[in-house]
Amino acid sequence: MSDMLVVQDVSRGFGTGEARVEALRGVSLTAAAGELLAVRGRSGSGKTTLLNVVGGLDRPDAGRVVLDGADVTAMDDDGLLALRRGTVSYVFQSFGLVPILTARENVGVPLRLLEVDPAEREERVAEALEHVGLSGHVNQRPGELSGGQQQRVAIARALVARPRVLLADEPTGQLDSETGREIMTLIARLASEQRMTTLVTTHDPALLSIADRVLEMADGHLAPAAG
Ligand SMILES: Nc1ncnc2c1ncn2[C@@H]1O[C@H](COP(=O)(O)OP(=O)(O)OP(=O)(O)O)[C@@H](O)[C@H]1O
Repeated sequence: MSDMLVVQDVSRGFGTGEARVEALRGVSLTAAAGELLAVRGRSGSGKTTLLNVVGGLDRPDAGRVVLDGADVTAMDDDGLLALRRGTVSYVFQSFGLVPILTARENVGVPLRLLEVDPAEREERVAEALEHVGLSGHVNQRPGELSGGQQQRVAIARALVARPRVLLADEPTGQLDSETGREIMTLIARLASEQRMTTLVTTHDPALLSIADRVLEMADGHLAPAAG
């Protein structure tokens, strides 16, 4: 099976002189379609930087990222924009929903950007909200939903454009442990059903058992987690 995601010897640093921080130091990794990888590591070890480089939100100083056969590191800004609208989706710790839009409208945003026609859009939005168990809350705004429900909306929004790769940065960080476990289980189920390659960063040891593989980031280096 060919790899959906290939990260080859990627380095990324910030700042200059004494303030220079090497966030990624020669990181390599491959993941197959449908694989769920968890990345753990202390605060500041480089996890977010890795997700940003993989998703084309940031460019590495050296190395290569290949997603679904396309070299992300060689893309111009238009290519990266298309990548972020189609191939890759993000879920953030802070949900990132638009407060004045309802759940249905929030989930519809990626399809509006892709100029999907309204009838198909409505259908796909309803389906995505149903997948995350929120069919009864489509007209509520984020402020009227619990944290777990807001994260479900964010997951529906991330999946509605049918990405090949899902990047989730501490998706359970603002949730209690029970809700966090539900959200991780949901991500794992959807990743498997939709054969999405999924990279999740988390500090929560209880959540790591759901992943196919656990990797450990330490001081900019990535390695299989011990134990
Ligand atoms: N835009 C930036 N400018 C300067 N330094 C940065 C920037 N982004 C990240 N860094 C530094 O790079 C290192 C890695 O940061 P990163 O956010 O990737 O860590 P992390 O493992 O995701 O941490 P956390 O678990 O706290 O989110 C840190 O030392 C951080 O201060």
